[in-house]
Amino acid sequence: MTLVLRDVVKTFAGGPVLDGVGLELDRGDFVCLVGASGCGKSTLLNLVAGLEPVTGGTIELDGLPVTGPGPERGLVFQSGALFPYLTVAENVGFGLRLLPLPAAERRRRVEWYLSEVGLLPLAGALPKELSGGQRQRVAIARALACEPSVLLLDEPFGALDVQTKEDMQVFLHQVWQDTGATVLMVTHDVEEAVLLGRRVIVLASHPGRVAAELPVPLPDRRHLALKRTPEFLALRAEVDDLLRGHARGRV
Ligand SMILES: Nc1ncnc2c1ncn2[C@@H]1O[C@H](COP(=O)(O)OP(=O)(O)OP(=O)(O)O)[C@@H](O)[C@H]1O
Repeated sequence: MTLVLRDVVKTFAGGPVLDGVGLELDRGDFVCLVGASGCGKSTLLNLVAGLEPVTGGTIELDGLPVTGPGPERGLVFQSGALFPYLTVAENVGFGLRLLPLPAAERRRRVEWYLSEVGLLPLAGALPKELSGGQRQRVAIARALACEPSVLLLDEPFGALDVQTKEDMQVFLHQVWQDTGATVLMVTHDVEEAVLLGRRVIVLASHPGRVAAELPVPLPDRRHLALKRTPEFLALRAEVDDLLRGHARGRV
């Protein structure tokens, strides 16, 4: 599934937030969006998710305009936003209730995605019994269970400690390879963006627009040791410089 944004504009009462954003994701792509706080990253993701209408321009999935949320787009927020009174398995199965699937297929998917995220033994637990990383795994499994062709992630690991975050980065990379989903991920973390993205998009602020797009020519199988390689460090520095340059008004 290809996702194409053309000249996207979003204006709130306070003024324009995004102005003329263009972006194209091919099937199986992994694109990370970085940018200063308030530049409109989450707004852009919400537009793609169909939670907000665009003010101008178009967003198309396989040539069809996005006019609202749909099961082909799975969304994961920083907080995970699990239903506290539902078990892990019920949380994962929640979105499936809206799909015309036989009960046996629903059960199969809940089991399959819980095992993909390594949480089958905790199927009957409540969210409060889980660690932060486990909760994010459930949120990702819940999004994956609908088998979306596009996974939209808004700072999914932003609230986790460094160690858990690294585990989750490796995990997400594996899920991406296993499922072939197209991923659009918002992150504050430049290291994370370079480690996971095939491309990193730098958004400029006031109003938000694409300031730069960097391909990440690292091997497709990413692992944490890559972070210490000269290629990785150079890419990371390049994105840092773009962000800093922008903050000084040079981009
Ligand atoms: N529903 C809304 N109504 C009015 N203004 C909004 C709304 N949503 C976002 N904004 C404004 O749009 C701007 C961009 O917000 P957004 O959350 O998209 O930025 P961001 O880049 O994701 O920020 P951060 O990195 O801090 O999460 C902000 O000034 C915010 O106040």
